[in-house]
Amino acid sequence: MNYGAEVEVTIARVRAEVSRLHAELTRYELVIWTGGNISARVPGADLFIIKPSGVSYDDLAPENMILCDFDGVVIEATPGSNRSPSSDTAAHAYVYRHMPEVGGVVHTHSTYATAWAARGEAIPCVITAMADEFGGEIPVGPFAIIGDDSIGVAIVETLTGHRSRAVLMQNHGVFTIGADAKDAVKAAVMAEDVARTVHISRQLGTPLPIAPEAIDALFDRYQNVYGQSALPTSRR
Ligand SMILES: O=C(CO)[C@@H](O)[C@H](O)COP(=O)(O)O
Repeated sequence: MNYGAEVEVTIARVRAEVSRLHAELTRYELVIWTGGNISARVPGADLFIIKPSGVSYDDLAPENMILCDFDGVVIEATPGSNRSPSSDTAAHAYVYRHMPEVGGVVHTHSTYATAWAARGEAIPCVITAMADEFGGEIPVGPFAIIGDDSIGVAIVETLTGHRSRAVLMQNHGVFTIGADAKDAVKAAVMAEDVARTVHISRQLGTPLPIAPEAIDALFDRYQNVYGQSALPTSRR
């Protein structure tokens, strides 16, 4: 299969990016062993790149990232196509089909966020970092079976119209979406950070709520003013 020079160059770039970003999941200690996964949309084509299933993070490389269509079907005779794609491929594909603004999807079992998910409780917005990044609580999605598009359906249903780019899938872990894969990785890093802080706050007493107007103002400032104005938030 040849998609033409321009798309082939883009596929190569996305392969390298998805491979490289997996190192961020281990750097921030969001995954252990072969858990978790990242995918990225291929701009300009109905395709995405995702990691192979159950392969050591040390062995992930651009050439073993897997190219899939939006039904989650592996594109034959492309690099990496001899391996099985991530268990969550159908879920990621469902997100790309139904959320055209999403360019990247990340899944982790990061400890504190998954502890909240195991209890089926949304993380309340009680620290400014949450208001900044998520614009409110991090919601909970339902328990969903792994392997088909059930998780994707739940991600889309929970996050559509929600400011949060992270959802805690009940009894499972965290799924995040982003404008691109790096943005989704950032959401996964931040979700774990706030899950830990709010958990510790709960151990110390009762966290104080932030007024909805203040959450709105913080979210607006962080999304539109914070950092270097020449760059979109995902690249700052
Ligand atoms: O929990 C799940 C399945 O949702 C995954 O995180 C696995 O732990 C890793 O699966 P692969 O992406 O390696 O198939």
